[in-house]
Order: sequence, then structure tokens, then C-alpha cells
Amino acid sequence: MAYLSDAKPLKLTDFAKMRAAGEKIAVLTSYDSSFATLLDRCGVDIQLVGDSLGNVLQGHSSTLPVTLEHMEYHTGCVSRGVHRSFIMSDMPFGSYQESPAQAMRNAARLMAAGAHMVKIEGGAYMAETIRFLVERGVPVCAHIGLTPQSVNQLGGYRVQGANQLQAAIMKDDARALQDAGATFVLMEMVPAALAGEITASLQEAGTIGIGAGVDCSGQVLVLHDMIGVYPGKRPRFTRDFMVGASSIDDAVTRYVAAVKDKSFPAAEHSY
Ligand SMILES: Nc1nc(=O)c2c([nH]1)NC[C@@H]1CN(c3ccc(C(=O)N[C@@H](CCC(=O)O)C(=O)O)cc3)CN21
Ligand SMILES: CC(C)C(=O)C(=O)O
Ligand SMILES: [Mg+2]
Repeated sequence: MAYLSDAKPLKLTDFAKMRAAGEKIAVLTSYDSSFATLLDRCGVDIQLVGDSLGNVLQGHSSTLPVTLEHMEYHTGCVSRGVHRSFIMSDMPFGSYQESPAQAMRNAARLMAAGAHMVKIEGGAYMAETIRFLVERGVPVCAHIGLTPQSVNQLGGYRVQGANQLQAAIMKDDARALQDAGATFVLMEMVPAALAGEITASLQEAGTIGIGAGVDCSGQVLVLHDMIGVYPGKRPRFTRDFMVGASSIDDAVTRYVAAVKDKSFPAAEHSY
């Protein structure tokens, strides 16, 4: 297999080039140094230190108990294992919603721990905060559609944007987040057709999908779902890449290849 560990670290400009060339961006979650090194050498473009660590590492039933200290710790672990991958870290529940100043103070701690970009859940109402961070040197990924930190408001982990009113609001949200300076708009559990429309409508920002169809600029999955390790119920949008693989390296390499050649996600993983 091709080891990419002596490749140059990816920069924001590399993602713009990939998008211009029509090359899909392969993203996986990552929480520790050993897996970070593995994902790096298998060609994963972005490693997301996700607050899904509340589920997959800590055994919680939601991401709400995850703290900034947890995110700093795991961001540091990942950053020490990475050579090439870009590192994105989730801002945990309660660490950014109060004010742009609160968001900046806490984003700075994740960046100091090794993040290259932070991810923030929420629609157009987060645009002011995103602009504040971007103007101060913090690249931002916005996260819309199913936003797990709002599970108590949403009433469950369900597809979002399924009716015309919701779809119109989501399109406006994506535009506002792009205009605020978000580098990426991540869409979770969004109908494939709507996610494709939103991706086509954005010039400046790329999109990353999870359960959002194949027409996004990139794809993300939770690592423990795609290697068949997560013991809970796995959402329909996941695929176990260990099936037919000879090793974890092989599974991750196949995931990257499947994202790049657009064979993942298929219709069965989409809504
Ligand atoms: N292991 C893991 N994988 C994830 O994808 C993930 C996490 N944890 N934690 C944070 C959020 C929560 N997510 C979830 C959790 C559950 C469903 C789920 O049960 N989906 C069902 C449909 C449920 C319904 O429509 O009512 C599915 O079959 O897709 C989806 C996303 C996605 N994220
Ligand atoms: C599922 C992805 C998008 C995420 O936010 C996480 O892993 O926390
Ligand atoms: Mg998350």
C-alpha cells in the first residue's frame, strides 16, 4: 500500500484545489495518536476530533456531556500522530453558544492543542460567531442538518430538511454560513438531492456530508462505525469497511478510495 507519511501537511489552499479539480475530500473521525498515524498514512485528508467521542469512547448516549477539556486532550493526542492530515476539532456543547467572545476564547484552546480548524453546530444564527472567529485567524466548519448537540430540541436523530420549508431554511443557512467565512459546511442526515443542490449553490465553501448523499465535496464517517467497533445501533448512512478487508489499514484505504471514486455513499446510505 502507499504510505503517505512523508507527504506535505495539507493546507486550506489544498482543499480549494481539490474542489476545483473535482476531487472528493475523505474525512474520518479520530481520537488518539495510534489511529491518527494509521489514518494519516492511509490518505485520510481531514481527521475530525469529533464530540462523538462522547458516544464511542465514553459510552454516553449523546454528545452533550463532552467538555472542552476532553476535546483539548484528544486534539493533542491526534495532533501528535499526524503528519499530512488536516485536523478539525468539534467545539463541544456550551463552549461557543453564549457569544463570539466565548467561542474565540475556547477555539483558541483547541487551536493551541493542535487543531487547524474548529467545527460549530448551528444555522444562520451562528454566522456572527463564525465571522468573528474567521477574522481572528480560526478557520471554521459549520455543521447543519442533524446537529446532535440539539438532540433534545430536535426530538431524536432524524433526517432534516425533508419538507419544503425546512429545505428552504437550510439553503439560506448554508449561504449565510458561507458568507460569514466558513471554509466548509458539513451536512448531517440531509436528503441527497437537497445536499447536492446546496453544494452546487455554494462557490466559496465546500461541503462535507454524512448521510447527505454523494454530491457533497467530501464525506465523513465515525471511525468506530466504519471499522465495525461501535457496539450501539449504527445509523443507516454508515458502512462497515472491515467486511472484505484484510486489516484496519486496508479498510481505511478502501474507504478513502470509495470516497474518491464516488462509490461511497451509495443510495442505500442516503435519504
Ligand atoms: N457512533 C456514532 N456514529 C455517529 O454517526 C454519530 C455518533 N456516534 N454520535 C454523534 C452523532 C449522533 N448521530 C446519529 C445517531 C443515531 C442515528 C440514528 O439512529 N439514525 C437512524 C434513523 C433514526 C430515525 O429516523 O428515527 C438511521 O437508521 O439512520 C443517526 C445519527 C450521528 N453521530
Ligand atoms: C459525525 C461527525 C460529523 C461529528 O460531528 C462527530 O463525529 O462528532
Ligand atoms: Mg460532532
